[in-house]
Amino acid sequence: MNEAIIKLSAQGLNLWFGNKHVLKNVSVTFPEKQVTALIGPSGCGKSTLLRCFNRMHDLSPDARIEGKIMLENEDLYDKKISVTEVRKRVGMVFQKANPFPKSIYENINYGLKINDIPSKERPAIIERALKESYLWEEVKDELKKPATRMSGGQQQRLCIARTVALRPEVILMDEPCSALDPISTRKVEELIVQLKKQYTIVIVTHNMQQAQRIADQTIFMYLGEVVEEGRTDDIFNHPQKDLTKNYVSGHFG
Ligand SMILES: Nc1ncnc2c1ncn2[C@@H]1O[C@H](COP(=O)(O)OP(=O)(O)OP(=O)(O)O)[C@@H](O)[C@H]1O
Repeated sequence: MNEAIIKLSAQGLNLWFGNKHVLKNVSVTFPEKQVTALIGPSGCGKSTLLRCFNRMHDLSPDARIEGKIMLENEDLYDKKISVTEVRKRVGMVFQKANPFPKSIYENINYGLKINDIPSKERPAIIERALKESYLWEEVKDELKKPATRMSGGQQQRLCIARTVALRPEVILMDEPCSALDPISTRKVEELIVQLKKQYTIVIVTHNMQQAQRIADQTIFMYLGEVVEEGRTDDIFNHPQKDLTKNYVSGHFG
């Protein structure tokens, strides 16, 4: 990770919800075209941190943020960058698949439309996104079928297709497999490993095996602070801090 380009970073990030100090002086880096897992016990601030990276807190009136978030050398909170542009460059996949109540095709087409992609270019982009998400073979003959009739795992891969269709630079994933069975989970994990060839990925997970299977780098958080970050193998097998050791060995959390 040392030689890799740093695609995304937070520097001295603090976040409060009202009086509650939820992120405390967080400084982290995310190497380009690698998967970084955010781990830590419930409530330590993983999702809150993830959401800072595509300005999901902009609409929360009680959230106050200090510090910097840089996408390469651009400040994502600079007033000159619109939220729409940030979210195009930094896509997000949520815990529960959330397809629109429309056809499989329209689920991807919609994002292209609102981002002003010319209609003649869209069919090829939709096909590419479905191929990149390992869904094309399963759905190519039923693109008009309502997305809500797909299996949970397929719906989650459709949400990933919707995100990659816009060619983001970073993909944020908030426990994308927590509602999936083991087979669908494996498919999404394989997909994530493929996607990192093109995208920088940050994933929140409670699943320690998952972090070890797919993440190049792991960040362990506790009570709003980063305790330790490093190569996944080091965090799990040679942690520097007792707190990390106790967490990854299942003593709490
Ligand atoms: N919109 C909000 N308003 C007030 N407090 C919030 C809000 N969102 C999160 N919190 C609080 O911030 C803290 C961090 O929550 P967060 O969801 O980021 O933790 P997490 O590590 O992702 O937890 P989990 O693993 O359970 O999802 C928690 O104490 C939570 O109650």
